[in-house]
Amino acid sequence: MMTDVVESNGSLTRPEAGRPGPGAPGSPVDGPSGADDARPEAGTGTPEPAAAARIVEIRERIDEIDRALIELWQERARLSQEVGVTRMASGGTRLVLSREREILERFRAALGADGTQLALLLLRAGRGPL
Ligand SMILES: C=C(O[C@@H]1C=C(C(=O)O)C=C[C@H]1O)C(=O)O
Repeated sequence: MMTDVVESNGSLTRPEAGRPGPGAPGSPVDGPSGADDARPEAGTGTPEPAAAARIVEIRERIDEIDRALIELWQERARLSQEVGVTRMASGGTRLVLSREREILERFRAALGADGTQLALLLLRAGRGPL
């Protein structure tokens, strides 16, 4: 479970005071040599070269997935905003709570409690400022 705190500017901070951050040289979460190291295992969190190579490979796919998620997130928000504008311009409501409940239930059924939280964030992104 992630315990990082999200600041209002969206960046992450560690709640434990007086401890080095995750990227700090000497931090146990980044190893004793820090991230700016030319060895293949640098920054992977393991000293074992074969494991490090596999981690680097997996991270390439993770980065692709993250890029796709960000694009889909932004597309969904644009579409949701367009629905809201279209509906209001035609005399309708900005939101339809029965539809939002369906979406919340879809995400909860697929992903559990985290799915509910994710769906709440998705719905918020589509609303823009209320
Ligand atoms: C996009 C719509 O409008 C609003 C936004 C929703 C969403 O982001 O999924 C769902 C319901 C509405 O409150 C819609 O009605 O489909």
